[in-house]
Amino acid sequence: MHPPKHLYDREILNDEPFASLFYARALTTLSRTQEKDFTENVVAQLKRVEGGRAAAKCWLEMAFAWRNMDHDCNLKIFVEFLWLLYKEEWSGAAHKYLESQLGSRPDIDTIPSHCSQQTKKTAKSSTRDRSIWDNRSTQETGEPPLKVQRRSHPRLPPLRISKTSLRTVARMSSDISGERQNGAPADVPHQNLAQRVATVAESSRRLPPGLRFSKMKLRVVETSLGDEGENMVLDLPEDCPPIAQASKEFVSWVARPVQPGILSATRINSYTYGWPDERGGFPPVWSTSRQEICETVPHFRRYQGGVYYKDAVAKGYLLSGFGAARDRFEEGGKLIISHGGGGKPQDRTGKERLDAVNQGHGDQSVCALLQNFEQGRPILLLVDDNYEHFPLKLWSKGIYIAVLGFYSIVDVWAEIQNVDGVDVTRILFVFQWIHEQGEPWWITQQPIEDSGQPTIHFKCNTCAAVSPHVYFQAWVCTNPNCVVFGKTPGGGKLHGPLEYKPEFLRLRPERKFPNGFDTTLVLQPGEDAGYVCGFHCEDCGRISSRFEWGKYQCATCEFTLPVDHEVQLASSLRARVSVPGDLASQIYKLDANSRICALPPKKCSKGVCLSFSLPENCGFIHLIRGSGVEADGIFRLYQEQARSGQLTFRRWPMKRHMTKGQQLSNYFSQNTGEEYQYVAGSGETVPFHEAATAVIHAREFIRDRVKSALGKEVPFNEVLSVAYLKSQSMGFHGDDEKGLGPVIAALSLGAPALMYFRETSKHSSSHKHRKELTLLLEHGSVLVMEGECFQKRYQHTVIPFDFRIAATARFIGPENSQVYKRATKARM
Ligand SMILES: O=C(O)CCC(=O)C(=O)O
Repeated sequence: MHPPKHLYDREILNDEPFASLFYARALTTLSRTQEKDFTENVVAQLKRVEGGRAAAKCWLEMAFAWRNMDHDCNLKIFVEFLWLLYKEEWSGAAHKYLESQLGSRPDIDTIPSHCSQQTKKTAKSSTRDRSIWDNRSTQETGEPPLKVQRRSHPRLPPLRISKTSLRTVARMSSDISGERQNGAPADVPHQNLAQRVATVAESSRRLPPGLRFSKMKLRVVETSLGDEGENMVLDLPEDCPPIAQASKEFVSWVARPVQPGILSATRINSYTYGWPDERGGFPPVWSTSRQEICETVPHFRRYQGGVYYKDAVAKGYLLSGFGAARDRFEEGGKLIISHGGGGKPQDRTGKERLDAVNQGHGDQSVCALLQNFEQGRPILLLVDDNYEHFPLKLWSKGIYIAVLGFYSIVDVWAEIQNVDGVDVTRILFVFQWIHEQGEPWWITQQPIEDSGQPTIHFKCNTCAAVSPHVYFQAWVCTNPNCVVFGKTPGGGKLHGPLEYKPEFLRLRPERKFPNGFDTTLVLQPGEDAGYVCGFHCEDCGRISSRFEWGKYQCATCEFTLPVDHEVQLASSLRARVSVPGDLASQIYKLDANSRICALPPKKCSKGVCLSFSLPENCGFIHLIRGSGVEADGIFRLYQEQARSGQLTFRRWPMKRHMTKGQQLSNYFSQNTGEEYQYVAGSGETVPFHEAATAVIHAREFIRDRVKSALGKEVPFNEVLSVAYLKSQSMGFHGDDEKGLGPVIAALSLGAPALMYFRETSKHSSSHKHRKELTLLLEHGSVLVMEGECFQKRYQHTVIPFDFRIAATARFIGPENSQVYKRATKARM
């Protein structure tokens, strides 16, 4: 999105907040009043239009960030900036735009001094980022980005916001800002704030906790308003210790009024951030989809949700949107506070967020994180492009998820937070960077400073639990099960917006990896080879899903690595997997409430057939078991032809899935005969006369077994061959595409697999998701599903124990036959 091209045609401004801006300007010019009145005029006008409150707040921020408005070009940039903020969808983009515009100007020094040095650097050099921004605008609107045009505007009086008007603006800002309203204007004392901070800073005895370097004379050089409060930039004298020199001329502090008469002043981040110099400026490990990460990063294999845990221990944690109010990214990201997943769960469709819920010991991800805390087990942190606290814009490089590194959980506490008007208990975790990894890749410069003071913990007199001293206001018990939870030792409740105690946001003593901890970031081809379907490119850091059977390929720099699959024998595969005892002997298991009935086994010329009848004459399931010797040759042929490329197994994009970015099918497949519109698309279907002989033999084998067991010839005209590597599977689905014949039969080759059947929720609301029948599919067995309404009513899933190939044969009737459709079309 970017402002309309006709932004400067005054007629269109009537229904935009800019109309108010120009109107206020005109009023001010006419009345020749002071800038304070001008500010008030603008705010009053902006507040009158829809969305104007937000715009007014933005305007105030902007007014402070950039005080001189006496330049037409400046005004244009400002108006565009305001437009982007007003639209509210891309506040990050708006700031980026502002930086790039300022950076392109020769008078770069007009960047407000509270913008970091890094920002200036980026603004000066970031032509690449600018073009990304420009392209983005073009893509989103279809219009070319707006070029700077000099139009003749009535000359404005210069806008100068002096420190004396700060108070007025602070009051107006607190009126506008919903968060800080609380019925009354924020507790900004009605005297010169700048003066006040300087006084506080100069006197060590009256210094609030957290304000260091107190003995030095500090001078306030700049004051501005931000979302967090009033930002004070304090000038340090030349003879001050190394920190001031290291961070050039100044150190920034955030001073917040906590109660009337008390200011809390904390150092704001003096780290600088940037993309690494290596790998073409990309992070060490990143991806454009969640699947790529889950397939390759062993510490994060969760397709949904933010916490990946296994055996009740958390292994990976994704920082994403929907943060909680007290989430923080401190000490350059070496100390991160996050709310431990949960909070606002998604509904089953993944589209809507349900009401906020209490987090507690019933929440498995919270329990797992607590285990990590108690056992001192590190956890891998990842960040996605939605996480607002991360200082770099991942999307600007097309990154969806980047791996940060390993952290240790150093503190945990519970507190009540108000989420959408509902009070909920949130469990918050403090993650600290493990220093043995070196410096985080996103920090380009860090302050030289003394190490942080340890957080002080106290024991609660009532419950004896130890709680950290989290809040600036007072220590409270943070055990949600204690009767004085959230209260001070005297039983008092904390009022007003809670502030962190500054020490709490400091790094604790350095953390190390425990002995024997597995620090593998990405699996390499060859390690755990059955599973690795993603490939980490060391040249650019990107993880790409492997989609071809024969090679890994980096989707960014196209580096390729061949994969050589050795031919495997079914007998060796069978020998190395352990099938649960009851299934190994009985082959099937019926749920106690299942309405599927097992029929007496029948001998046929090729083996034994186990049959099951489905309720209400819906159909039958047959499992034809044979010796498997005949199937050995087909299994070998499949592997050899896939290796030589005669048969092109690959993974196809899924038509429906719930994760962001493209998602490929879990397994590799190849379709022969008629086109089959299954869940992962039909891909490059090969006609039977061009098919690999493995497929031809598989179809013959299936026809033969079906005829011997069911006594009928089925004219199968399609075979879907699927190859599953270790840990791959096919999820629940029904083969319910239109025009499929009533008999579907699948040959199993290689490692055994479990097949489950369940009724669709449409047909069984009470037994939803219950697995009614479990079958063991062995090498050489043929599974037949028979019945007109079978697939609409029942779903199946297949979970192999190890490397396995299945060939499923169907009859695709004229209603769904592409050959038939093409022929009919040609006739018309
Ligand atoms: O892997 C199998 O045995 C069956 C595959 C399947 O369910 C299908 O192709 O629809």
